[in-house]
Amino acid sequence: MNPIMEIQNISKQYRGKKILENATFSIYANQIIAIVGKNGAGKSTLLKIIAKLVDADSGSIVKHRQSLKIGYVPEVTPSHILFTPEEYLYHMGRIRGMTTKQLQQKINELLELFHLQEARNIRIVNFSKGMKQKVMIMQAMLEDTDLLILDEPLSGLDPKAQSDLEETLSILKAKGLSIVLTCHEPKLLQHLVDTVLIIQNNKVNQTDSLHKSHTLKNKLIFEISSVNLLDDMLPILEIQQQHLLDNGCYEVITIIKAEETDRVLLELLHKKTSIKQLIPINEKEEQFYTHF
Ligand SMILES: Nc1ncnc2c1ncn2[C@@H]1O[C@H](COP(=O)(O)OP(=O)(O)OP(=O)(O)O)[C@@H](O)[C@H]1O
Repeated sequence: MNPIMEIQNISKQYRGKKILENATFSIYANQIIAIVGKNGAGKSTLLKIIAKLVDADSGSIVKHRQSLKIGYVPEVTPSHILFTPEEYLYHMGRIRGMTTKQLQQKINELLELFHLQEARNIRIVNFSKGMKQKVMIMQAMLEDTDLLILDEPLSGLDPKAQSDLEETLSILKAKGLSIVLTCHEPKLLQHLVDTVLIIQNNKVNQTDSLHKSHTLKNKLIFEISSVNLLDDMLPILEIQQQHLLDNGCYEVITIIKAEETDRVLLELLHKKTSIKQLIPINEKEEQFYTHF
């Protein structure tokens, strides 16, 4: 996997107060990174340093592509924009030196990508919060952006708008963009992100690898005549619960590694168990919840 940017030993203080200490991580192509942490942990500060809006006190940021284009969307969405999205994006593009021709094509592409064609002539002031958030992301993507930096993109959105935006972000990732975002409620991101960085005590720690296949597990629920029959399988079964049913059998809830699943199922069938449910779970989700 190719890093597009490396953040190396970034430290930052505000008025003598340590905010970030030796933050080091890489951003890869096609990767969505979530930065999580308590209020005031330094999430926005780290985003602004990556976006080059704030200077770090020490450390460096290495871009692996000379022409790497970064789009930044701040946490606060302006709410009283009297322009339509088309007018707003046109003006924002002109300020950045884009030509009318470039903008016409790009704005059409973006309106389609974000499913806002029908709202193209409606004033932004009348949009829902989710639609306004989309317009802010669109303006960050006017130039062919490689890396999108989003500060709390899901905050204040209702569940429908959140899942709509999550879907759009997955499409952007599929189109090749990398996204770094912050989030207060990591649960919201469980289906979206590849990597979670947690800021705790000024340190940035990675809690998940990019190799998802190693983190997958399954929850398996089955019925067996006697739990003693499972003795030889205990090294590969993580038994969470077992209880006696009215029919004299035991219902057992276990967690197993994805790569062991076929072997476990085969052995259980030989022991005449009745398989009730096999549910894929992702360790990444468990990691999210244990930190908050
Ligand atoms: N320009 C600034 N000058 C002085 N202190 C600042 C400045 N910007 C941020 N801080 C302080 O740095 C700390 C980290 O702020 P930051 O906004 O990065 O945290 P955060 O994790 O994004 O918080 P939240 O989740 O509440 O948005 C806070 O104590 C904040 O008050």
